[in-house]
Amino acid sequence: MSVKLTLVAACALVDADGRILIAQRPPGKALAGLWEFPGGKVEAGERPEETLIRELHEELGITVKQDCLAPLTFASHPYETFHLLMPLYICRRWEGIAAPREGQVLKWVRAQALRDYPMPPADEPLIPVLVDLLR
Ligand SMILES: Nc1nc2c([nH]c(=O)n2[C@H]2C[C@H](O)[C@@H](COP(=O)(O)OP(=O)(O)OP(=O)(O)O)O2)c(=O)[nH]1
Ligand SMILES: [Mg+2]
Repeated sequence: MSVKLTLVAACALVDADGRILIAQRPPGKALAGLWEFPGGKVEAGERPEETLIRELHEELGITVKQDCLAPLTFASHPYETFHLLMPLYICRRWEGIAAPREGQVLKWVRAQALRDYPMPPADEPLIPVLVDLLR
């Protein structure tokens, strides 16, 4: 037996009011319709921070500096076909205005309200961490 480990870097962008950005996965993608933290798969040769800087620019059009990415927690979740290992960073400073660049719907929500948005099962344990941090 062997497990396929997939490394995904994700980010909780937190605005001045303490709200968090979530994005709805577009139709056609795996887990379509669920709300997620922006981010994506770490590609060969990339550091996770580089992945996030790249993904946040591709998906949202914002510019993030490595110094503004702080490790917060991580998800470890067995999906059917792979095991997801997903470090979650937090970022409170960036340049530009986050806008949907890949057909996703964006929403800024309070940590307590994350429960109202269905997220992938891997994300469930991350919510209390954000609630504690931003209460
Ligand atoms: N970005 C992100 N991915 C998540 C979260 N929770 C979760 O289970 N995932 C899973 C869904 C996918 O299997 C994987 C990330 O894949 P993705 O489709 O976003 O990857 P990507 O941005 O590199 O996009 P693609 O080029 O592969 O289409 O991690 C989350 O909160 N954010
Ligand atoms: Mg992505």
